[in-house]
Amino acid sequence: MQSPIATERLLATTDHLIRPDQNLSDRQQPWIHPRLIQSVDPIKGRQLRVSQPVKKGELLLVDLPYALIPVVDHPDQSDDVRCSNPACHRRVARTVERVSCLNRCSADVVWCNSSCRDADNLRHEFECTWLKKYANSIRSKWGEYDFGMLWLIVRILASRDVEFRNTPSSDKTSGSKTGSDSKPSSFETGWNAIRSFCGSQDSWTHSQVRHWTMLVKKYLRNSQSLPHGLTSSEVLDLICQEEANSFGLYPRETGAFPLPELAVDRGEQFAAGVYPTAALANHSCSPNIIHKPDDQSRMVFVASKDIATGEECCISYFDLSKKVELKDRRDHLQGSFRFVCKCDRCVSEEPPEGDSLEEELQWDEFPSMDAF
Ligand SMILES: C[S@@+](CC[C@H](N)C(=O)[O-])C[C@H]1O[C@@H](n2cnc3c(N)ncnc32)[C@H](O)[C@@H]1O
Repeated sequence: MQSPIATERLLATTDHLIRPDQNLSDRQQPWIHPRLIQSVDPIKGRQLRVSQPVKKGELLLVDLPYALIPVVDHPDQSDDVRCSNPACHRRVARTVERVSCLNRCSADVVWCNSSCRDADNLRHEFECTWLKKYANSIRSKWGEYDFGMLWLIVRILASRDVEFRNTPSSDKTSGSKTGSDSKPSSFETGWNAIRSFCGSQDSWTHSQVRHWTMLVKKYLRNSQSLPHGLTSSEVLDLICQEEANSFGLYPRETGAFPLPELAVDRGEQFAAGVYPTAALANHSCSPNIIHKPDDQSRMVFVASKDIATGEECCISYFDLSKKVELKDRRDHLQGSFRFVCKCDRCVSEEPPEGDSLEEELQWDEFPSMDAF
């Protein structure tokens, strides 16, 4: 069985797999392994596969967040806040001379230094008034989770705004493409990738639809302080997509399997983000990829097993050491991600059909006599 230290080292020793001309430091484009491809599964939808074998330990993907928010309780006392500048997103410890917004819009918004703040001016301007107006009231009325969901949407819209300003109008529908050393055609980038995310209101209960519709109308309407030009229904769809596709960022990797004898948990969540290419990875309860953010909050995928030609590349959406039994795993995925897990491990652990029918009959109400 793999020890936790061995898995830590797996991520720490992948640098040699990157060719020198693909040096990752300060790279502002995703890096995609040339054998990583996209296809479609009839049950799970889009998926990542390999076109040829990949060895355990190989780096498969380094993806940049389209939008990222910090998730810390007391930003002014935390060492885990990330620089708001998307070109940096490094950890800014409280001992460092971090700078805040001159408008004092939110304590969660910090930059490493004034150069990072200046470089991020255009993007931050989009969210600044909104944060100042609503951050405190949303938090106190609706709680941290709802605030985080709404703020991440605002940051997605801010990135979209910057992208559109930097893209000639004829290119806006096709969006920007990845660099020449990345997969040119099969992987969407930027807003086009976000727009193609899965997720729909059908997976919500009526009360969830009512709740999020109310929040969109109250806080995310197209307005002078949030000029996005989308309808409320389009923003609601975006929230569904965000829910189905966003990543929590933790200091240690997720997805070591089989579970190490001495399982180390992945630590405290410090951010949440959306990643255009990483979001294509489906979940498996016996994944072949481990994932972890690097020091610039880019999402890094590494093969944790040898992967054969055509095999699907899956991550785990949660800490597998916390949920071992089939029912716990499926309940968690259903509750947090709104799908029934159909990974190989879950399917192989499903009770024989007769058993599940018996179980259903115990709980389902018998039809009323009036029906006969
Ligand atoms: C982050 S997206 C992954 C990419 C997605 N398949 C797509 O088409 O864009 C998560 C969604 O993929 C599907 N999915 C992922 N893992 C799955 C699994 N193990 N079993 C069934 N569906 C899965 C679910 O619909 C889920 O909401």
